[in-house]
Amino acid sequence: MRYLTAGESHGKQLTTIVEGIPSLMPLLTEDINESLIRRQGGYGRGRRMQIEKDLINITGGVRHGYTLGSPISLVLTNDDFTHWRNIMGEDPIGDDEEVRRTISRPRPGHADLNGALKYGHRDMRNVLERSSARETAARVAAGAIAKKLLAELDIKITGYVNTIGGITASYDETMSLQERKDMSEASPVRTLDKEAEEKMMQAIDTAKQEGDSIGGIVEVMVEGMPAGIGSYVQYDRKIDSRIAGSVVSINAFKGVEFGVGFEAGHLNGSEVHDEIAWSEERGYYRKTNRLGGFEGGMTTGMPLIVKGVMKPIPTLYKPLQSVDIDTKEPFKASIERSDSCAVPAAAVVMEHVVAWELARALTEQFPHDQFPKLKESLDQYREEIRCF
Ligand SMILES: Cc1cc2nc3c(=O)[nH]c(=O)nc-3n(C[C@H](O)[C@H](O)[C@H](O)COP(=O)(O)O)c2cc1C
Ligand SMILES: C=C(O[C@@H]1CC(C(=O)O)=C[C@@H](OP(=O)(O)O)[C@H]1O)C(=O)O
Repeated sequence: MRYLTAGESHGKQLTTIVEGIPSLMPLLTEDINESLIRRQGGYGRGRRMQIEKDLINITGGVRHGYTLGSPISLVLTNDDFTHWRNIMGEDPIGDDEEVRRTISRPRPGHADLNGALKYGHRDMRNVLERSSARETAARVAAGAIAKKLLAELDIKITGYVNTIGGITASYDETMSLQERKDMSEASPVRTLDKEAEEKMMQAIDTAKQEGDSIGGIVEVMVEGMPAGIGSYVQYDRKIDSRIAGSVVSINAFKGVEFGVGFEAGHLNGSEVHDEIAWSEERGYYRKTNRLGGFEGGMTTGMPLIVKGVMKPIPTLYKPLQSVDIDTKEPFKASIERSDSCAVPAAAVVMEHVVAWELARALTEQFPHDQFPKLKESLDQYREEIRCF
């Protein structure tokens, strides 16, 4: 399975082409739209999200509610394009003052300066248009197909907020995935702790009032992945490594943890490793799940617990010092609009990029052109490992 996305933040549309989804898998437009609508929500977003209404147009690869096995093409229009038609125009640049105005002031923490240096763009709009997290909408669309594949295989996944601006939710670790999903969906900041929710919203308000931004930590939980998915035999087949790469590829994500994560550096082996047990009903299982469901680049069959950290949004109303690339003079720019916190939206993005990696690993391990055959093979494998 692979996918590519194309499109600029204020251009006409985002396009995603997804390849490798087996044929005969049920897939409806609503399956993708549900994910896109969730990604748009969450406390702390800026005015752009009031303009966009992300709804997918499936333009290839699906017929009468089933995948064909051919590439799936997805189109998402940018409603904001109507306001940017001239600036984003395809025609050669004319005399219009507004269209000719370039962006020469790079924001610390964004891709502006590095992208300008790399691609030789003296107008940094040519960088920010593609480096924008608008692209995560296209990735969520691809991830929604992966999520559908997982759901059809009885694998459930959900993402929620653990921390915003230094406020960490406390919740019962034994909560089921369904409980976490229901609670986080009912929360404006997608968290599992009502008390923390209030404080997180206050922290977002304060950051916004001060012209600042805040980041946080999101967590993704997966139930139903069988043991032994991924592999230890080659570095690029290790499933934890693939997940780590895809999480850090989300705009503004700077780190990943599995289970106890970095805390493992402070604990003894006996406090980290999960003892192995077996029962007729469950097959092999771990008495605890401190490693978050990963050992040796493979799943253990326990729930997967992955955390990702998002840095604060770089575009600040209270801007940091930078240098104008035309005049080489220092400046402190003012901006038009930005999110002050996108952590709740990013929880949805992370859920979808993790779903993608899991679906990819499953389709590699059970390679079938037809989805019902993949499902049959996986069910057989589940039975085999239970009795092994
Ligand atoms: C859902 C989401 C929304 C974001 N919104 C903004 C935003 O409004 N303004 C901004 O400057 N950065 C925003 N970002 C972060 C930037 O896209 C990101 O920091 C930038 O692409 C530079 O990449 P890096 O932070 O990974 O180095 C957002 C990120 C995500 C995941
Ligand atoms: C458009 C989205 O996020 C955008 C990500 C983003 C950035 O710099 O990453 C900047 C903002 O865009 P604009 O400058 O148009 O307000 C966000 O709104 C989206 O999530 O769909």
